[in-house]
Amino acid sequence: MEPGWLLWGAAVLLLLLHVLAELSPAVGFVLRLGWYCLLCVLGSLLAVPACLLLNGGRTVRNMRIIKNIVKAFKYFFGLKFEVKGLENFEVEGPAIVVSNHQSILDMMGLMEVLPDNCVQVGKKELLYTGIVGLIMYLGGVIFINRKSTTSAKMVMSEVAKTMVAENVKVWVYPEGTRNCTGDFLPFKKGAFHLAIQAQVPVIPVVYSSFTSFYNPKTKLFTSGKIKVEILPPIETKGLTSDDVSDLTDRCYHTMRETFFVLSGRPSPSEQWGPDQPDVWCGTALLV
Ligand SMILES: CCCCCCCC/C=C\CCCCCCCC(=O)SCCNC(=O)CCNC(=O)[C@H](O)C(C)(C)COP(=O)(O)OP(=O)(O)OC[C@H]1O[C@@H](n2cnc3c(N)ncnc32)[C@H](O)[C@@H]1OP(=O)(O)O
Ligand SMILES: CCCCCCCCCCCCCC(=O)OC[C@@H](O)COP(=O)(O)O
Repeated sequence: MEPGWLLWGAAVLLLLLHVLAELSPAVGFVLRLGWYCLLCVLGSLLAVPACLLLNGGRTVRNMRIIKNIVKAFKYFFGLKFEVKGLENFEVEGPAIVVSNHQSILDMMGLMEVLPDNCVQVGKKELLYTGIVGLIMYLGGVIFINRKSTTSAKMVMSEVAKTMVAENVKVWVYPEGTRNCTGDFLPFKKGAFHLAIQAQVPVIPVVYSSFTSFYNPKTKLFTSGKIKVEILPPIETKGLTSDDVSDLTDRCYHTMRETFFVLSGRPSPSEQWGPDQPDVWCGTALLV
């Protein structure tokens, strides 16, 4: 077939998909999310050779390459980020970054602000997403088995040692799973054990609620603005394992308050997590 016809075919297909997306929100949602996954695959196809050629293998230096590619994704979805407090990342040496986790789209928000020398903790299932898993591996993502607390704790303890030796920051989603309910889930304690074991500061990062432009339940996915705030580091020097719960509580409350301010919503009565946790995405791999 002639290239001219192929181009025409592609243009007509795109137009058709666009019309379909406009007519049905559900179709639009699936198409946009599919397009996001495709972008991740295409981005990885570009990033894998670049990482291997420039850095030779699994290293946090690859995160720079990944970050620069992913930062272009937002333009395809009409997403805008408004970032405050980037200077709070400028701490000497390693740290634990904790942030709220609403969706797989968070990966864009993550790369928008990611400091140098910072790797994330992710569920091991992500390794099985083909080339996307490979790029995460090459970027230095630490994979944990959430189904086994013992093995997850062992991996995290090892990380406490290496992050200091290798001067890297570690980004953890302390809710432990995606949560698009417009509130926080209770925080798991791994990140805070890690910070105290390594005696490094915790830097909280908060993303405003996605619910106004993204909601998998109602099949909503439009353009939108996300406010991001990097809060001042919380020191852990001198704290012991007895202080883990207090540190967890403190971060939870500060971040939750900031979340409601950034989302322009009044804070519901102070409580530990939502009344009825509604974790719509607990078991699926991606959506
Ligand atoms: C170029 C284009 C490319 C496109 C493609 C993109 C590529 C982009 C590249 C890169 C981006 C990568 C993005 C990745 C994003 C991934 C996100 C996720 O996958 S989020 C899910 C996984 N993450 C977590 O789950 C962490 C948070 N979880 C924890 O920290 C937990 O605490 C965990 C897993 C360690 C344990 O889980 P428990 O469910 O058993 O939770 P508990 O209740 O906290 O722990 C049980 C008991 O153990 C103690 N414990 C926990 N950790 C401990 C420790 N280290 N030492 C001692 N005790 C500990 C606790 O204190 C608790 O005990 P007491 O209840 O207090 O008595
Ligand atoms: C099979 C080929 C398709 C691959 C396309 C995958 C593209 C999406 C990659 C985005 C990475 C974002 C990582 C992420 O956000 O993972 C979800 C986990 O944090 C939490 O998992 P869960 O809510 O507990 O299931």
